Amino acid sequence: QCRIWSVERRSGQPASRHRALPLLGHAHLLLGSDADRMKILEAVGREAIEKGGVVATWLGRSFYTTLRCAVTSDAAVAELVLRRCLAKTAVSDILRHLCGNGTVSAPVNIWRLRRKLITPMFSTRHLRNSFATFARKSAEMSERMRPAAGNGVISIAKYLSTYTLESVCESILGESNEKKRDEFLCAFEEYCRIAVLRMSNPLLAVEAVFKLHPAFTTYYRSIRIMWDFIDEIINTKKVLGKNKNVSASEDINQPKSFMELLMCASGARGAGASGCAARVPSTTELREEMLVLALAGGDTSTVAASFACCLLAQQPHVQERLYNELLEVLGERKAIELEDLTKLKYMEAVINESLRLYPPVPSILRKVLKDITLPSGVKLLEGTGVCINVWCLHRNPLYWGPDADIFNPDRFLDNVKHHPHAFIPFGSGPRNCIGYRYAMMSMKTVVATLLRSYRFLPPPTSGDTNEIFSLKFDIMLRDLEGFKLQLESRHV
Ligand code: HEM
Repeated sequence: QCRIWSVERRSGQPASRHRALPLLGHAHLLLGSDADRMKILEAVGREAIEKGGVVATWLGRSFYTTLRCAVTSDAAVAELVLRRCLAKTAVSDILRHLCGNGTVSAPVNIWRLRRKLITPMFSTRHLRNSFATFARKSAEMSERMRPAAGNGVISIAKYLSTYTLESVCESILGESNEKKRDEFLCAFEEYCRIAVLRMSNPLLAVEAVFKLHPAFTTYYRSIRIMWDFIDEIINTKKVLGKNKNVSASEDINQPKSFMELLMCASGARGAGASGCAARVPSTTELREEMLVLALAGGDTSTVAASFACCLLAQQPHVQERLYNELLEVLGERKAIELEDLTKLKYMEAVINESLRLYPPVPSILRKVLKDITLPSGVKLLEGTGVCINVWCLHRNPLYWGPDADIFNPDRFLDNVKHHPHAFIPFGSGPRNCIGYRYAMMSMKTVVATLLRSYRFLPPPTSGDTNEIFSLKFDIMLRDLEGFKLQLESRHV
């Protein structure tokens, strides 16, 4: 214990008042249910606000080292850490079983190359192609939802998850074979379920212990299914690429999935003209990056759009104002066009406010590789993990005022300047979310398409709680109740 306290004295970080157990430290607090984990995230984040921005915790120790973790809800600290600390913590090692050295989990030296490789895929020109997929898939989903309108409570997340994953499969992987896709999606869900178990339980992170767990075989089987699925697409596209003799100018206008864009760097189709990365990615690199994008891009957007729809159901005046904006921009049209998206200013504010109050990634973890002294004099020592508590940062009254917990999209319309790092749902700095424009486009398109045809209503009140959501935190923030609402057709 002495060593731990001396580290705290050296770093100047106040220790968390939450109980630390011998050897385990504060790690035992993470072992409860997903709902308990959310409560702890909030409690420690609020404690950090009270204690000046940073609070010290530790998550176990061995003979040699103590796993220190500084928790912060401060915008200036977040800015510094996200700019200076690009390494991930041991938690992302679990992701490496699936994604290997893919962008999201790679060590810093490999990450730089990988980030460069996938950056061109998120150019404005390529995002236009993705928009076509979003518009078509959201219109299809809206039609599929028709029988649910006026028929009681539904889980909006179930529909949105199909929309998001179908869009990801088509625009990112370029695969529209429904049967194969469903198998991939089942394996994907299995993997996520077990990965969360492993991330939240330090014992299960140890391979030798996990081998004894009943989920061991399913875990590796689902990884295998996903790898085979992606490898088959890669091989098919490689063969097609060799057989196709298209000119570069024809190629430019053809919508391509991200997978094809990455592959066309192989030279078969004029890399320069199509704007692809100049380096030839190997099959392993291709597979890893495709899995990263499916993993990082699927669930996050589903969760974010689900929170936004449920908040609209709870706030009829916001919903009607948004609907009126849609009528103003779209007129008689029901289908959304790309040019509409920039005109939907209130839509942007609603989605931002929803992301502020309910950030799908409520904490960002980084590791300090070289001591950092904060302006307050507090030190982040080499080897310390840093948990940027996005949940509490987004609700910190210092930046958002005394009504920080209230849903008010006008905050993002007023010309009031907020600290640029007080709102970071997509992270920030060199390792921020590469897909944020893709995600915003996807969410705006689907919310606009649904709202054009339906009115969202809250579920009949259950219990006496004032809370809209029962929150849980697994790998992401979610509603325990499954994002329930009711739909009513708009007869227009
Ligand atoms: C609402 C939806 C989304 C949210 C809230 C979100 C949030 C985030 C956050 C907070 C990070 C940074 C993590 C860190 O700093 O350690 C991140 C990273 C990342 N995101 Fe997203 N994301 C979303 C959608 C997407 C989409 C649609 C894609 C791709 C199609 C994507 C791809 C990535 C990738 C590849 C990274 C890793 C970047 C790197 O390490 O360089 N995300 N995301």
